[in-house]
Amino acid sequence: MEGSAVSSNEHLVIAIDGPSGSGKSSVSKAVARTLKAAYLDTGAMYRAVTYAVLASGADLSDDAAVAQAVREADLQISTDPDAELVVIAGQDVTTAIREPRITENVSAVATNLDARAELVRRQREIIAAHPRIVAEGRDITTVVAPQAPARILLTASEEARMRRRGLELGGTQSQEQLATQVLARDKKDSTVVNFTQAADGVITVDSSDLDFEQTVAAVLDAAGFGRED
Ligand SMILES: Nc1ncnc2c1ncn2[C@@H]1O[C@H](COP(=O)(O)OP(=O)(O)O)[C@@H](O)[C@H]1O
Ligand SMILES: Nc1ccn([C@H]2C[C@H](O)[C@@H](COP(=O)(O)OP(=O)(O)O)O2)c(=O)n1
Repeated sequence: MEGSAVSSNEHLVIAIDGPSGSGKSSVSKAVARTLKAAYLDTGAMYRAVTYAVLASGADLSDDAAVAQAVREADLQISTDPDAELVVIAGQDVTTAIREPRITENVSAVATNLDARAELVRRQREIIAAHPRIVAEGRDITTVVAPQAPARILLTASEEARMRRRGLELGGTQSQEQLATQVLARDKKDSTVVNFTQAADGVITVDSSDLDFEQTVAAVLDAAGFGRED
């Protein structure tokens, strides 16, 4: 880790954005483990507050009610890359936030600008509380932590992203279902944040033709922690 672009006493923030299935969560966790850093899954925060909004009975088409439920959400999230834990109002919702009913409704919350402002505020607090952290999502490089010393856009072709999601779900989903879960959600989400083109100073890592280990190495390299051999 010598010769890194990030000096040792600097607040180490690695910001990673990208579309669904590009490998953000799995690759960011591996990068955090390698660097002995914390890990923040901001997508899990959007999923968790969506769980809270649904539990509150708020009408998803009522922007003010959704924003209010998000501001009131009692959310805790683990930043340990080896211990995934998401808690809403004292209840462990780590598994529940991955269910289709959340995936289908999360964009309604993620496209609410007041809800986003609240989550961006909480995400900045979590990032500030950790001396070393890898944070991933859709707007980390541009909105949440635009001053991060390392900013990366992780991309992959539509085919690769749908194939990976399909494998992850054990081959249970048709091409049409995968397209809805991956491509249609990205389309909705990209109405409020741009995660398809790298902003100035953001390095793009295209993982379409890389395997998992190669992608982790490419992200470490882009963050200034390449192996010196
Ligand atoms: N470079 C890669 N090559 C092959 N599979 C990958 C690669 N990166 C990630 N994966 C796999 O693809 C799936 C989706 O990755 P995930 O990290 O959940 O993506 P995201 O968080 O961007 O939606 C996971 O099963 C993961 O192990
Ligand atoms: N910083 C972020 C992170 C996630 N989101 C939104 C976009 C996604 O539809 C949901 C869920 O994100 P998540 O990363 O879990 O999505 P994937 O299922 O990994 O593709 O949250 C966002 O708008 N901004």
